[in-house]
Amino acid sequence: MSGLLGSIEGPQDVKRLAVEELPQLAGEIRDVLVDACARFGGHLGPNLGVVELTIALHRVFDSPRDPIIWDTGHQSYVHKLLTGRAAGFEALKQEGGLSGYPSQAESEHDFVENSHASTALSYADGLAKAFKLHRDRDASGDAGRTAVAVIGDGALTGGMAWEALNNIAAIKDLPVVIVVNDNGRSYSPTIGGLASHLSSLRVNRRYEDVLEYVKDKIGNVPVLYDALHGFKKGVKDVLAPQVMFEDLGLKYVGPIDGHDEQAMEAALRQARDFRGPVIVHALTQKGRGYTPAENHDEDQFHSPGAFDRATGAEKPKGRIWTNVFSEELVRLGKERDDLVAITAAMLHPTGLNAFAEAYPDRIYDVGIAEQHALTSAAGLALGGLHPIVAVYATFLNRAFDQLLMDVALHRLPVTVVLDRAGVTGDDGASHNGMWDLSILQVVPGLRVAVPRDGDRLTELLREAVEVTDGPTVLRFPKGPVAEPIEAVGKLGEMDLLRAAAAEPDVLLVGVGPMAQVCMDAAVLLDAQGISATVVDPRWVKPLDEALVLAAGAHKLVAVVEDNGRVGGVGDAVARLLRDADVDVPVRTFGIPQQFLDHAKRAKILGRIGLTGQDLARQITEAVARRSNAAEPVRR
Ligand SMILES: Cc1ncc(C[n+]2csc(CCOP(=O)(O)OP(=O)(O)O)c2C)c(N)n1
Ligand SMILES: CC(=O)[C@@H](O)[C@H](O)COP(=O)(O)O
Ligand SMILES: [Mg+2]
Repeated sequence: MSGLLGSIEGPQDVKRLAVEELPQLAGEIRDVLVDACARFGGHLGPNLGVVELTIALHRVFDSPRDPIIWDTGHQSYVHKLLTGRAAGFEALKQEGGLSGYPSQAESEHDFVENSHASTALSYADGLAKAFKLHRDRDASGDAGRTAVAVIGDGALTGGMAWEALNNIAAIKDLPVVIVVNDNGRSYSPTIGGLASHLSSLRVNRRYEDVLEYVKDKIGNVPVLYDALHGFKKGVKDVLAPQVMFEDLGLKYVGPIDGHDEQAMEAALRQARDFRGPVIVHALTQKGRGYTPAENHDEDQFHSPGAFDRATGAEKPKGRIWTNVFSEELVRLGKERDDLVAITAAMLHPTGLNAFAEAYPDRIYDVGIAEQHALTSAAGLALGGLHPIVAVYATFLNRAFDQLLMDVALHRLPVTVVLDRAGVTGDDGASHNGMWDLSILQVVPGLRVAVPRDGDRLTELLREAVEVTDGPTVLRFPKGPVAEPIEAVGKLGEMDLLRAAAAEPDVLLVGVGPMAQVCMDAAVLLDAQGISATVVDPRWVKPLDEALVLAAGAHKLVAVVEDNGRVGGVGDAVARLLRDADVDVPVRTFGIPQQFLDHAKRAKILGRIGLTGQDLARQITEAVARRSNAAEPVRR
């Protein structure tokens, strides 16, 4: 790496630069960001927006003594460049390369690897309480460490952030600095009363009383009244955030131009030296410095795939699962005016944008607030509607209790659509949708469907919205939609995809897109003289009782799912057969219950054995073990 960036091994080198050199450093950083994201895809927009802010942070604070916590972590590329990892951008988000999120294994400067939003302030609260305890016990008078959290305006719409603020504001000498990176957007413009009034939220009652008093005195002299109203609006716009946060007991500094590095440094120094909880409100621009990102009308290059650097044109993704869901929901919306939809700040990525365009009064963007989304959906259902809540599978974890106790307990007709289910890959461990089929097993009255291809997604979505006595869940993976596999018959309500030869050996239960893996394995097993039946349950909860009969006619059952193995569909099948006293061994194939390092989805599926070849090999070995065990011991 040449230029100033090439001389930076860590924050001490950033501090040593002269102020006049900083614009050049910022320019070099933007070049690396655009190049790396053009090659590999990545969170270009968010990172272009925090270049000056991150430089200022590392010149004012002393990372890692003063930990910097990046909420969601997708905007930590600049932080990585300034902490000695510039070379890593040659393999950004690639297997074995630099993670797209903070990584403790990569650097002592990285603390939080979880990409789930709205957590940074809680980490900062805990860290600051620890620093305060050490500081208060230390007689040396050392000012101690400061916890720094950087949170976006989108992440600030998450409830956890306000739980943390409520706690942080209660301790006047808590050594914490919160930088609100306000670019006015999540993917799309950040919504909600809070977000839209972040720059003019609530005005102090006393101020309103004074205005009322003055208005009474001047009566209805129009020109004076208009002037007063203009004055009120102007003051409200400037004072409101300060009033809001200071009403909470937090010192407020801002709003600051987040692209004016020296102004940011001054504000951060003021905050650091305050020695108590401080909010620094930085106004930034997502995609700053790369015209195609700045002008991008959908999400300002929030997380593009690889693109042409010169034009910003993304490489075509082809038809993905999300497209099938998006189109079918629009058709359903025309047939059913009781269908409404909810997004948690991800209108486009979940495909709800088409429904929103078609039915603008039937879409609700609740911000990054999945818990609220589920319970608000319960309210909509109690109000006689049928809500569709579309979230990424991994983010459902956050709203499990709401699904269980606010929706299922009341047997409400809510349909949850989980996109990015299964291995997502290059967004790292916290983005894989590998827990939903396990945690959903324990929800009474909830039904779960897993389509194997686009046609089944259409069918199952239609069946789901017809259910009126409880919640339904549909889940499908990231990326290109699977080629259709037509059934050759039925086993109960399940689709029979392949009938075994007369003497069937193995029953392969393919969950969703894993049906193709089973079909591939069945062909390879034939060559080993092992005949396999392949069935797609379609609805995996509750399981179809026909599975009991089918299993009893085979020597081995193998269940294959793109979910964690523990407590998934495979375990549910084993329990079903055990309860029915069907003595046929069940092998479960899925994602190992581990946090998986980032890599492309296909690479990870290959690494964990979810391929036809691996499945065939493992089943052949299992059949061989059983036949050896059954052979009489030769004397
Ligand atoms: C709990 C949760 N829900 C949804 C997401 C998906 N997501 C990733 S970044 C993002 C927008 C974040 O907006 P903001 O905090 O303003 O950061 P910016 O990208 O604007 O810098 C969302 C919704 C997430 N990471 N976590
Ligand atoms: C950080 C975050 O949660 C999202 O931006 C996510 O990285 C996007 O994932 P997709 O690219 O699969 O939409
Ligand atoms: Mg934002």
